[in-house]
Amino acid sequence: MKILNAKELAEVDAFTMNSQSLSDWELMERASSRAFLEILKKINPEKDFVYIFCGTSNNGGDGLALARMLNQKQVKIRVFEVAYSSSTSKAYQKNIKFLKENRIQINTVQNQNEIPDLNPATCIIDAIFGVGLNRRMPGFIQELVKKINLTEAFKISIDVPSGMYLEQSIETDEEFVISDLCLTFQLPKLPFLLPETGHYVENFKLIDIGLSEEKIKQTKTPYNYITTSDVSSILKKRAKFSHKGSFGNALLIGGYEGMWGSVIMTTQACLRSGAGKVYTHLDKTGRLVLAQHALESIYIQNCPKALKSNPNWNAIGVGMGLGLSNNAVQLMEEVLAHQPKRLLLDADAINLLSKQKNWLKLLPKNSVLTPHIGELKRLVGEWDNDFDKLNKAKQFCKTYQVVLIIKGAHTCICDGTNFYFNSSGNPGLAKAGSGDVLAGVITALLAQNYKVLEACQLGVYLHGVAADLALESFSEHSLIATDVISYLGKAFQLLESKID
Ligand SMILES: NC(=O)C1=CN([C@@H]2O[C@H](COP(=O)(O)OP(=O)(O)OC[C@H]3O[C@@H](n4cnc5c(N)ncnc54)[C@H](OP(=O)(O)O)[C@@H]3O)[C@@H](O)[C@H]2O)[C@@H](O)CC1
Ligand SMILES: Nc1ncnc2c1ncn2[C@@H]1O[C@H](COP(=O)(O)OP(=O)(O)O)[C@@H](O)[C@H]1O
Ligand SMILES: [K+]
Repeated sequence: MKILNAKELAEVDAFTMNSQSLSDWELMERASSRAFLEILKKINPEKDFVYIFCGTSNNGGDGLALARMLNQKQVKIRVFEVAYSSSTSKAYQKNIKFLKENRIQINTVQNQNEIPDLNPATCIIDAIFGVGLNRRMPGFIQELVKKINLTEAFKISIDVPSGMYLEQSIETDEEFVISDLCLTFQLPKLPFLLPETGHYVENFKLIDIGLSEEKIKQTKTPYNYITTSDVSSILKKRAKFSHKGSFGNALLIGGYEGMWGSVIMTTQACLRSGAGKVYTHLDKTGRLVLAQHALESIYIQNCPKALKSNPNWNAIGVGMGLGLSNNAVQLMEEVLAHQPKRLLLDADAINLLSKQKNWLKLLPKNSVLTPHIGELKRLVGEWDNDFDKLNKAKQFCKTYQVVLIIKGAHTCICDGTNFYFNSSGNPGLAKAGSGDVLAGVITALLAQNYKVLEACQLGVYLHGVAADLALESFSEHSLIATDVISYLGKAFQLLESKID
């Protein structure tokens, strides 16, 4: 699924109206009536008192249409025109006319003194600015938003929380609506997926308004959102006459300094993700634990020898609980000298790279690095804001010709040109060990010869889906990494059921 900016969305809207012979009011009516159905699920039409704040452009037009629909349902409402401009859109004017015909009072707010008492409201609909905000909101709207945020009312933002920009960060002294629910039209918006702003839009719902799929497909954007339909086409059926040699040899290296568990979980996840043969090198003190927890894997005692004697590892995953000792440094040197076809670097492998930046040039092309935010900082340096972070990540990928998987909620994959944000997963994953599992899933997919970017998208998505499915038995509090491994099978089943 694509993530578009305001200009691209306006082009898609225009194309849709043209190709479906719709006026802008009709498209707005479609959008508002679908948002209305969602609002009805959240309010008590008999009891709630709904305040609707409408800007003077199309987002405000949506708000006015919602006011009419709520009024028709006999919901108690108050409508406020937040008059930031005297020029209004045509669809907006038509909706104003309808409200007047229905004798619905429209209150105007155009300065700080006109901000109403919000205490009576039990629900507030925020339709002040949508995707079109392109500069700081006027001072009186900042004050209004501040007040909205202070109320106990349930807050629903239409399309975008007012005050949030699609492609730039918000200054610390700027306000934006912190809503309980954001009903966003058709496609997700970039700030919802970035931690600084996304933290305030935890609950967004995509409302399908029938925008032209053809036009969306044609629109070029670096930003993408990974959904089931994007990845189900990537997963390959296992051929009837295939054998273990068809699915690659994966070598996993880590598990020192008492951190055997790390690489053993990677091993289990790799075994559960389809690799033909999984070999594991860890500190020899952990070999019996490996044997107990991953009977199907093959223990490699002498890693340098294994690297030298076999030039044909299909994929190598290194770093999970590797530590930063001299031994770890030596192992990394051996791996880099081996120049594996497919290489994934996680955890301490990334920390070692950050210490020895001259190694970056030695990384085989298309190596996959899976840093969490702390590890990313060590690699690319500090950033000013999330947009700067994306730029730095992109530059890093371009310079070293690698793929970065920036882990967290809505994990982001960057290949130096495009970004892919994950839609699956939950905060139950925010525990040590989850990343080791992800490394195992992706290394298995790399070993099976999936294209690097496809292996990353598929792996990240499956890992999140497994965690989501695991919530049927566990809670976000109780979920642990090994539970995620045990649900990988169900996650694969879900995608396998979609292969034609
Ligand atoms: N047919 C459609 O397209 C559909 C659209 N839909 C809805 O419309 C929304 C997009 O509509 P929109 O483009 O009118 O943008 P919106 O955010 O309402 O207003 C921004 C306007 O304000 C202005 N402006 C910007 N910043 C400002 C500032 N700080 N202070 C003062 N003014 C400022 C800026 O104009 P400018 O002054 O820059 O010329 C711009 O005109 C979308 O989010 C969705 O809710 C749906 O109904 C589906 C069908
Ligand atoms: N709040 C969250 N929502 C969804 N996924 C999360 C969240 N927090 C962490 N994750 C996922 O959990 C994993 C954590 O990896 P990492 O921090 O490297 O842990 P470790 O290396 O200790 O196993 C990543 O895949 C990340 O995307
Ligand atoms: K809004």
